Amino acid sequence: MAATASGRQAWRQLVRTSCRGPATTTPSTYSRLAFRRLASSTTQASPRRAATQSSSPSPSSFLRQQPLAQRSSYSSGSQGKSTPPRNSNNQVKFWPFLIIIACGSGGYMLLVNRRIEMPPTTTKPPSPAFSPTDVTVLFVLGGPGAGKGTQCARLVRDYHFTHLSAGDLLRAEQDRPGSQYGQLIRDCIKDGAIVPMEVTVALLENAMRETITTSKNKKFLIDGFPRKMDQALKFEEVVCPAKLVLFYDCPEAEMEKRLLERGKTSGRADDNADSIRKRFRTFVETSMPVVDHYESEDRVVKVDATSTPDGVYADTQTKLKKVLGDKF
Ligand SMILES: Nc1ncnc2c1ncn2[C@@H]1O[C@H](COP(=O)(O)OP(=O)(O)O)[C@@H](O)[C@H]1O
Ligand SMILES: O=c1ccn([C@@H]2O[C@H](COP(=O)(O)OP(=O)(O)O)[C@@H](O)[C@H]2O)c(=O)[nH]1
Repeated sequence: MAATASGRQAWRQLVRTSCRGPATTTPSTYSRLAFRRLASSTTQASPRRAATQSSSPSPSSFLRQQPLAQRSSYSSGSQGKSTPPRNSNNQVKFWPFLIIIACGSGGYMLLVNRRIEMPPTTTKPPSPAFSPTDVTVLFVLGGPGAGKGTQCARLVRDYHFTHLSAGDLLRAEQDRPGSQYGQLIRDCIKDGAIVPMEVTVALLENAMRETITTSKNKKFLIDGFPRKMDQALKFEEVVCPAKLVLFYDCPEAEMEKRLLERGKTSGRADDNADSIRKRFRTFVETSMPVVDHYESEDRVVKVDATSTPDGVYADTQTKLKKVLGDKF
């Protein structure tokens, strides 16, 4: 019997020490230490103060002090023969944790099951603002100075397109008083970088909407756009799928010559040798993949841009008629 009792006691002590404190601090040594500290305290805290402190603990200190009180009462009860109270809380204290774990697991399973039962949420992709059966969009691409603007002017004259140059729209936004994108656009243009697509796509959509409302014209040449894959995908997803891409192919040396010439009168911040070099790099690295993408979808009409403006235009007309018919 004695052996069983001391075994139980050893087990409880093991549980207590492993959960709450260093193994060397047994209940009796702990209370002895506490007593010595109290007795030899240089600050001479009055017993009354000590009592007050221990009688009104904070919630956390209450939790910390409770075992100490128990330990003290174990040892003081029978001079070293520490007999824990029969109604020990040590066993009971595990129950709240078990209940919490059980409730938590049950709730989790409930949620998982409900989720499985729920129908999958289908998010429909947004439909474009304009239908391609109603509105015609031709993207006009080519390196800087390839002659996109020059050819667009002729197509507008002969085929009643509305010409929307992404670069012109960005420059207008940059100069608009109060624009929050002014500085961003200015920096991008000077560095030959691409302005974040949200800005350009919004400017284009607004311009298209305004044109359709005011002039009822629904044929658009979108010049110098898309210059990056994200722009291409976004525009076709939310604004309007393009009918085709008109691509003006021109060697860098020719484009550089044209841009430096244009720079003499254009007043553009990017028609200078430094910006031109950066624009060429952006074109090769970022914009050509867009042309390749549309080429893989067989949507590109490629025109050699090295001859005279009229020569290039004649070629443009011939090729467009082949794809779109005589009255495109
Ligand atoms: N086929 C061409 N031959 C010679 N110069 C051209 C030709 N097409 C355009 N240009 C000139 O080259 C410059 C760039 O043309 P532009 O149409 O503004 O190019 P982009 O719009 O592609 O930047 C302009 O000064 C323009 O007059
Ligand atoms: O979709 C576009 C079109 C233009 N740009 C910026 O505008 C500049 C000028 O473009 P634009 O088409 O006017 O000139 P290009 O380089 O074709 O002569 C580019 O270098 C870019 O910095 C841009 O960020 N996104």
